[in-house]
Amino acid sequence: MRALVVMGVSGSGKSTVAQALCSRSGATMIEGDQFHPARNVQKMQAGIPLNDEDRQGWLELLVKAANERLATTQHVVVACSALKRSYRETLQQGIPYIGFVFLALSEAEATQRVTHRPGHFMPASLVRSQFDDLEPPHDEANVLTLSATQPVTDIVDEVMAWWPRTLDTGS
Ligand SMILES: Nc1ncnc2c1ncn2[C@@H]1O[C@H](COP(=O)(O)OP(=O)(O)OP(=O)(O)O)[C@@H](O)[C@H]1O
Ligand SMILES: O=C(O)[C@H](O)[C@@H](O)[C@H](O)[C@H](O)CO
Repeated sequence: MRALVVMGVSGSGKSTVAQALCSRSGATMIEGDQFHPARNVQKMQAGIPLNDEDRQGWLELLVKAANERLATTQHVVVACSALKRSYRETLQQGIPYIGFVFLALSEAEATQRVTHRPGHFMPASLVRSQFDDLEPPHDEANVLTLSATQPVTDIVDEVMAWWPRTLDTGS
């Protein structure tokens, strides 16, 4: 599979794990946070959760960015919350040969991390709403679910052991 989406709630470690995966695999990183329109960031900063409409345009930008990168690079890793099944379907329909790594952790753990993370626009008060929106990807194809509280190197080891990167089948 040529594209891997590292997904989960805020604080689950998407950016950290996606970066480490790119270092290990040579894949190109796409940081979902950087594709939010300014109004989405302003909303989150103001403590207002994004809704489906806010996220739709953002997901379309991510699809476009992933396809642009895949024209010149073999593999991409996208850090994107992809909380709902419909969001994952949008990504799946737009990006060929895609898989998902779901970083699972409790609300208390996510809140703890977001509270102590410096210099980020996401307030800890929004973590609850992230869990309200989260539809864990049970029974969906091409998903690896991992505990987000393991050391990052262990997470990357597990992803690398699972990730089929075959070129000819695109799987
Ligand atoms: N496996 C881990 N063990 C311990 N701390 C971690 C781990 N993964 C990430 N962290 C820490 O948790 C915090 C959140 O990580 P990160 O910013 O990567 O999460 P995120 O899912 O990308 O969040 P957001 O969606 O809000 O951008 C950071 O301070 C990071 O250093
Ligand atoms: O779908 C969402 O609600 C957003 O993508 C959030 O998850 C934030 O972007 C991220 O968590 C903050 O960095």
